[in-house]
Amino acid sequence: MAGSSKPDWTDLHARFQATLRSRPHLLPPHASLLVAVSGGQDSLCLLKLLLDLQPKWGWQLGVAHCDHQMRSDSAANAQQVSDLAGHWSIQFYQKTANRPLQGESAARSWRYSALIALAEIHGFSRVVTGHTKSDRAETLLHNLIRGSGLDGLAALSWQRPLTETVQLVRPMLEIGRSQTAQFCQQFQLPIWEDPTNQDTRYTRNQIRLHLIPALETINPQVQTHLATTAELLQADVEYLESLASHLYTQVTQPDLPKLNRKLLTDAPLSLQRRVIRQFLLRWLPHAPNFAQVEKVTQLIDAPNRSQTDPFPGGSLAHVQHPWIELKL
Ligand SMILES: Nc1ncnc2c1ncn2[C@@H]1O[C@H](COP(=O)(O)OP(=O)(O)OP(=O)(O)O)[C@@H](O)[C@H]1O
Repeated sequence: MAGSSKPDWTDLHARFQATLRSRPHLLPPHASLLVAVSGGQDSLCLLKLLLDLQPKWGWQLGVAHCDHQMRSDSAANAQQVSDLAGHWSIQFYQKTANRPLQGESAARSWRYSALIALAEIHGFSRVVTGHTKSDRAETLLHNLIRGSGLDGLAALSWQRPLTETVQLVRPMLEIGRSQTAQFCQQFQLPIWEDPTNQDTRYTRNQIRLHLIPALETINPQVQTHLATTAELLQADVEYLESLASHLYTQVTQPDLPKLNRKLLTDAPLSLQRRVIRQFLLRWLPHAPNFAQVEKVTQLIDAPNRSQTDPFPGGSLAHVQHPWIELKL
């Protein structure tokens, strides 16, 4: 409307606000938000949405960019994000890896520790990422293919603690990638195209470029359905984990690497596995895999003095009835 200062909200602004209102713990008014911006379409869309809504919600905003030093254009990419933050008068923070990181997984774990460090140093209570409904659908499929079980299918939660004081928040899980692309085009946002996104040597890219389009020929709504499935499973996983945590406290003794199998024997297999997993996570130096959890679960009904093969690092579990003990 000419002469009016009222913002001209698009559908996406309205939709994003509807999400925030229905999930009031995500980004409450006046929260301090460190927005993780890669320079790609999703995080640029996120940043613009937050900037436009900032006067109304009173957030304190900062932008964080992590340069993994993995691509020849990474410094230019970082510079473009820095320029945009400057243009919008938002405080910009950057972390640069000391040397090029090897592989996606190393890059991700370095990035999260960099984001945590920035949030803690500069007093932000939330790190906000641009994960979308499309990422959620792809993560579910990726984990399904890897065989990671129910917990992996409950892909990408809305919020999870990174430390005692910093939360990771993903407020765009109801927005699809085609919508963020359209939004960036509408507002002429300078998207940095990551050339590795087209590289089909990465499973993730194969899923995005080949598998999802193939599934969409069967059902055009597949991304939404997969994301909804992840959402439903999330609640189921939370419920099962809370039951397992309660049982865990009943069958273990604080600070002793043993659990009472007599108290586990009548529990449903699903809870037995979860308790054993929590137990191994507590005591082993590395997260246990499915086979290792299964081996210990089988000890619940095994003859006295049965034992597992050694785990990496040399420890093993054995039965000293009524206990399953870890020899560390
Ligand atoms: N280099 C970066 N600097 C800052 N934030 C980033 C960077 N790369 C990714 N992010 C943040 O993470 C979000 C997800 O990015 P992407 O899907 O590429 O990562 P991913 O490795 O699959 O992440 P995750 O393991 O968290 O799913 C982006 O929308 C952005 O908010």
